[in-house]
Amino acid sequence: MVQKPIIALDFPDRGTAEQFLQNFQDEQLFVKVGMELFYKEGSAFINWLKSQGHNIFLDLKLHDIPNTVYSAMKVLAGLGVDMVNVHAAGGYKMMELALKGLEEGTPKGMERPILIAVTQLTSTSEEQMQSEQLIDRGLKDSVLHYAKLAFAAGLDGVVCSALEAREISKITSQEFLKVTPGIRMEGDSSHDQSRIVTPRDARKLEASHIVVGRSITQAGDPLQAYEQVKLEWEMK
Ligand SMILES: O=C(O)c1cc(=O)[nH]c(=O)n1[C@@H]1O[C@H](COP(=O)(O)O)[C@@H](O)[C@H]1O
Repeated sequence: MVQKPIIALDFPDRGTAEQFLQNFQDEQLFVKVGMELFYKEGSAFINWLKSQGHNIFLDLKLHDIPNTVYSAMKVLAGLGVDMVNVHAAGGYKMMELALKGLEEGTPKGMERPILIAVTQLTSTSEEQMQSEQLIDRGLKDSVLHYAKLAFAAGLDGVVCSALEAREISKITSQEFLKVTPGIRMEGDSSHDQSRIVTPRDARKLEASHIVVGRSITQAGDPLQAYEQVKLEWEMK
């Protein structure tokens, strides 16, 4: 089944986010709540989104020592969101304990949130990775390495660019999720993203999910922009 495009609700507060969501009336969406909105509004906003029937990716990109991430995940598991993430750079042990925390923290009768790991951010270019992270390899090698590590730690998938999705499937499994931000419609500004792909190409490249922010949230007509993204994404 093709997954709905995930809309990144990168808004400063609940009022602005709710105003944006009014464009979609009763449509059930898959939305992403990131640091800005969560730090401002906390779990009350998550509960409201759930009450509206939306699926939620809580994007807090945890990256800390294994025990801290374990304890934080135990708490996040109680929020009832569908997906959460960590940075793969936190390491194998951290990812393993993140999963354990989620498993232990998920209330009885609820499903454990999907856990994915960010490989290399889609804003990172190969040149930047090599000079700033001192990784003396190609960017794809680093992404594939992190994907293998996340797979071995038992995670459900990774965040990567669609450009890397097919190769990740080959070295992990077809079912291992490839959640891909850095999505732009033809001709859109790339803003701060480096590795960008259109919805149509993301599908061809075997991404399992696309995450779309500004191409929808900053469009003159967000509903029309969403429908356009969805159409391209669902077309094979
Ligand atoms: O984990 C993420 O969601 C994420 C990882 C990544 O590598 N790149 C990336 O852009 N994101 C998020 O995806 C969204 C992309 O937004 P736009 O660039 O506006 O489409 C933002 O909310 C980012 O925080």
